[in-house]
Amino acid sequence: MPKVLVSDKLSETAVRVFKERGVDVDYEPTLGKDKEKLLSVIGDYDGLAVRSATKAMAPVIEAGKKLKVIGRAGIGVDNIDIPAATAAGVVVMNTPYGNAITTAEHAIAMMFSMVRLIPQANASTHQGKWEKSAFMGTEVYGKTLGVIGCGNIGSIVADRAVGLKMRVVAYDPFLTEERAIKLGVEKADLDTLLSRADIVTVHTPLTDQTRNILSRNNLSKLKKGAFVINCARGGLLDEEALKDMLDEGHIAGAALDVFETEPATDHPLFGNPKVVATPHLGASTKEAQENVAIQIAEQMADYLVRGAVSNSLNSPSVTAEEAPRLKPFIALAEKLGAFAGQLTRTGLKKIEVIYEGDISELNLKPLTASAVAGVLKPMLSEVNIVNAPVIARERGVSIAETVRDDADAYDSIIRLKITSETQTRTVSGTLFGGAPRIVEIKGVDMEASFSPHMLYTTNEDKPGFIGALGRALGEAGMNIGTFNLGREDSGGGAIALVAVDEPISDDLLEKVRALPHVTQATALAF
Ligand SMILES: NC(=O)C1=CN([C@@H]2O[C@H](COP(=O)(O)OP(=O)(O)OC[C@H]3O[C@@H](n4cnc5c(N)ncnc54)[C@H](O)[C@@H]3O)[C@@H](O)[C@H]2O)C=CC1
Ligand SMILES: O=C(O)C(=O)COP(=O)(O)O
Repeated sequence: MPKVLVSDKLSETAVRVFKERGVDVDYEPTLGKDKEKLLSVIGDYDGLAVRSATKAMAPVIEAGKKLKVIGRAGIGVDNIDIPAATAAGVVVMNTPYGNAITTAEHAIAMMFSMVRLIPQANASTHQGKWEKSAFMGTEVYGKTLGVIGCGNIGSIVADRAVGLKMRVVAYDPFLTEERAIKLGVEKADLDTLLSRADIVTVHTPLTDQTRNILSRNNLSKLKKGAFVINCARGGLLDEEALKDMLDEGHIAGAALDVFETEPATDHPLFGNPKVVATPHLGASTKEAQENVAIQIAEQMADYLVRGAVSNSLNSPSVTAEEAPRLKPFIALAEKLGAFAGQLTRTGLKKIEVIYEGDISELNLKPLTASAVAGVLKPMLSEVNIVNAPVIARERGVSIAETVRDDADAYDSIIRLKITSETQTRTVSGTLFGGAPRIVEIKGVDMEASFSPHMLYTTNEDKPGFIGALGRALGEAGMNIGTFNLGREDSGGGAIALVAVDEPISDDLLEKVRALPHVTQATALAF
């Protein structure tokens, strides 16, 4: 049974969902904060479920020798090293919608708290002071809200702001004009947004492109007296510049849910009467936490138990319905790849996967990735469906996918065409009774199933070869399971694919190579 570690404070409903779906689970909601402990235990787990407190960076991924999936019960994945996970073949998934409404509501709550000074007034009133004139606020009606990043959360914030009769200007390179019109927002470039906004709210992910998007320079482009909200990520905003501009009075107030360093227990902005702060509470409602915990547990269990992939940031999607249909084809693609990979000795240049017949209706991305993984596996140790396309690309191997509707004699065929520095090789296969079967090698028809140990030979089609090969195997005490032959023309090139019961020794291979008419002999393992 696969085993998952929950290392952050997810709703405990996740534990029930994992168990119901056949996954063993250790619930250790504070373990993720202890880096050393996490490193020492992660090797036991197939999956790691986190929120934002656990830093699933390269050392953790490297120590997770059995790790297959990291699940983020939430949206932001800046606490997960996705390139390192991809390189290690670990699927990374998140729950892109589960806490979006809650986070947008927090941004709106922060906006009102900030412009009406509610936390400050609350503290003062609880102290028995009645400072009615100390807390003069600002009305949002008719004001302009600048939304930087108008994706799931930004769109919900915009929608709520439109409901409050605010004008909304949005900057997002991926926001289409149609979507902007539908949302009732005006699309603008960043400079225009900054010059027009009374209140700016940022909702982009933290990436190399967005880091410091609210830089000192950009903050200085705001109108005097503007307000700033950050409920997305620390690091999007220059905190030092914000402090200076609050002190100078250029910025009237700020509402911050997130900080460059978290947990933030000591910060130059703490105690500033113009700042409203919360400890990364954007996603913290009962509803959102139930949503994301259930969803991530379902997704991770579906992957670990059934091979379904959803909401992955580094692997092609496979629905739970597709997974069982794809499974035998994934095995076929990988075995064909393994066959070709074991025969490719010189620089690999291109892998082309051709799908013919009914199979072309299926989700082909995972099949192509499996074929590529199969090809690369004999050359590299840790390669799988997740990292294979990236590894191939890094090594300058191009990947092509071709689809043809008709498939000659078979309902579905996968043809693999491998181009190396010296030659192009093809191998094709189909499913027979659900099991992978080779039907063509180098243009020669063949009928062979895969076995753990196989001998592949090419030879000139001359009398006596089959007997000589059988004798050589017999003399080595090698039991033959199946013996499959194919040839181009009588007397031309021929192929033998022999399933044997044990691994083929180098010694035996040399003997086979020395037989008359043999042009090549290779031991294959599947
Ligand atoms: N405070 C909290 O507790 C929470 C914070 N978040 C943060 O909110 C972020 C956004 O979440 P979603 O809206 O769900 O993500 P999303 O992916 O739906 O939207 C992000 C938007 O930002 C845009 N974007 C990317 N680069 C940009 C750039 N350079 N300039 C302008 N726009 C850019 C994208 O085109 C996209 O539309 C998350 O990545 C996460 O960091 C999310 C949930 C809770
Ligand atoms: O989903 C996100 O991106 C969040 O920032 C929420 O973080 P949390 O799960 O509350 O640690």
